[in-house]
Amino acid sequence: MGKQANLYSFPSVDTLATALRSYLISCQEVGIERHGVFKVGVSGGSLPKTLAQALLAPAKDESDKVKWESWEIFFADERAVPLSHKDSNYFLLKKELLDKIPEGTPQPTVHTIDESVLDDTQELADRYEQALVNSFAARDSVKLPIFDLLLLGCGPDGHTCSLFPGHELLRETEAWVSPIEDSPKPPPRRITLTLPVVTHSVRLAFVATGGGKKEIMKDIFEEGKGLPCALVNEATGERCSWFVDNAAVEGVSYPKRPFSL
Ligand SMILES: O=C1O[C@H](COP(=O)(O)O)[C@@H](O)[C@H](O)[C@H]1O
Repeated sequence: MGKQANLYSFPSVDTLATALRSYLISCQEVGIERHGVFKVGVSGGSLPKTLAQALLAPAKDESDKVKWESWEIFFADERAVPLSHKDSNYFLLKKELLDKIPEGTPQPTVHTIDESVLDDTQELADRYEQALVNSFAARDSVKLPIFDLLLLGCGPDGHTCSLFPGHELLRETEAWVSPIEDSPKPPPRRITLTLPVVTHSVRLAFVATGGGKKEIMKDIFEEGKGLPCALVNEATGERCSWFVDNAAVEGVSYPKRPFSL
């Protein structure tokens, strides 16, 4: 039980966002304490909107402040499209969150893909991996980059990042970042953090909301079925926390915990 992923369920997205804010601030402080920065990997999809709701809310007090200047943001996955394209995860995060950080506030560092190599997804992945090497390995000499936090989404098929059910990429053990040319969800050409990188993160938070997720949540939490989200749960246990609304876990028989830090 103690080793299992934490499932936190909230009556509304508003209450979820408030709890997520506390969790993020706690992860931020641990990261800054550990190495002076907060290294976080962010997903696209429905996540950036809820993330923005959590982070753009006014701080309750000094201890609740988002220290944007210490945030180093990477993408858990990205689509091989220009950064100004509506399908770009960067574009989405910028629109929902980054553009709304109040003027005059120190800005986070954001690591985007290299748009000059969009035609070659292997090169795109290699260059993003190099950005990770520059940021993590040069400092820590680590075999894998260890994020302070990964913020993940859960697709209705159980995918996370661009790691899809049954895809050969789930068996990747060497690369930190891999290309994918046949994503079942459009657009097909993408790059993604690999499973070993995902599961080595200090902490991981999934955000899943809405009744459209309840069937896949049952599969993930009751049966696993080798789904990418379930593989992450199994590999990370209590380092992994799910922030969901009640609609997303209606009928899911898995112990929900009261949220606490
Ligand atoms: O394609 C993607 O989908 C997943 C899940 O998206 P959601 O809209 O169901 O939350 C997302 O986490 C990933 O970053 C994105 O590229």
